[in-house]
Amino acid sequence: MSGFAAIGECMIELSGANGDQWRMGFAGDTLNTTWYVRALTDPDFAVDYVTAFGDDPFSVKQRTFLRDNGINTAHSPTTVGARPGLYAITLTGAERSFTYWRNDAAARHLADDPEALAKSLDGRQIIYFSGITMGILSPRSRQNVLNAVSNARRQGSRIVFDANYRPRLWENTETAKQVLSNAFHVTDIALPTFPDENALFGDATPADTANRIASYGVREIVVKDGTDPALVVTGDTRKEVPASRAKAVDTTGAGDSFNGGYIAARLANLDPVTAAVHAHKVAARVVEFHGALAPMDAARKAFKA
Ligand SMILES: O=C(O)C(=O)C[C@H](O)[C@H](O)CO
Repeated sequence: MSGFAAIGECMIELSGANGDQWRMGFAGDTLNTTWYVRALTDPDFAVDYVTAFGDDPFSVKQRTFLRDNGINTAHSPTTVGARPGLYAITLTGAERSFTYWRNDAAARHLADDPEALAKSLDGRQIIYFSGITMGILSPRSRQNVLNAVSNARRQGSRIVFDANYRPRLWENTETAKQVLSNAFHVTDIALPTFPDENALFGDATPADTANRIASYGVREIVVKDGTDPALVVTGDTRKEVPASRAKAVDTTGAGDSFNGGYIAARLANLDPVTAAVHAHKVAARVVEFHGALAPMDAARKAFKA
């Protein structure tokens, strides 16, 4: 088992608005985590982003962007006539909110072909996916992802999941709850965010979130909570790990970069609490940049600091 693969949607990102001038980049929760895993692991360690592409000029740029940054795309299909989704970041102070144009995005086809998906995940040490990955898919494709992930898990892959609840992606809250709890049931490391879990499941505290996810059989759980401490739970051990200070300009990608830092630290055999300390450092640096993807160098320096 070796390498990392994440499954999800890479969108066009509009960030850093200066009046009507915007900066175009690429981002998406699972891609953001992939970016930081790439930044923080050895260049020989294979890092793949498993998605589906269109064939317009922006889709071609997406593939080039990933390749130029050391991220491969395994057996991700290309759908003729499809194109990427797009989102724009609006800031209130440093707090971000998003506007999306993604209903017909190419990524919605990422699990149409179960064999290609299985091949993309084959032999990976770590597989990462999120509630956004599940939210954008049809019921049949959601099942294809769950099957692929649980098969890979049986072969020895470790599964990392962040529910990243985005209400707009779901037909109703009951479906979201059902699909996300099914995903937690095949998870080895859960990296949820407390306000998301509170919004969907009504957990009153991060400890409630950890208890609920532990009841699905997950043995390693880190409940993030913005600038409040993260709760790290492994078996019977619980520890709060305070966030690092930042001069935040845009909070987009904070949780995703935490996840990337955490995964990279665990791959380097650091224990969960130490991994959360490093993850916080990465997230604190990332929010000092506009957009979800901070320069890889900046993430590396923060991780080592
Ligand atoms: O909200 C989404 O679907 C995104 O992927 C956009 C952002 O990059 C992501 O939410 C940041 O966590």
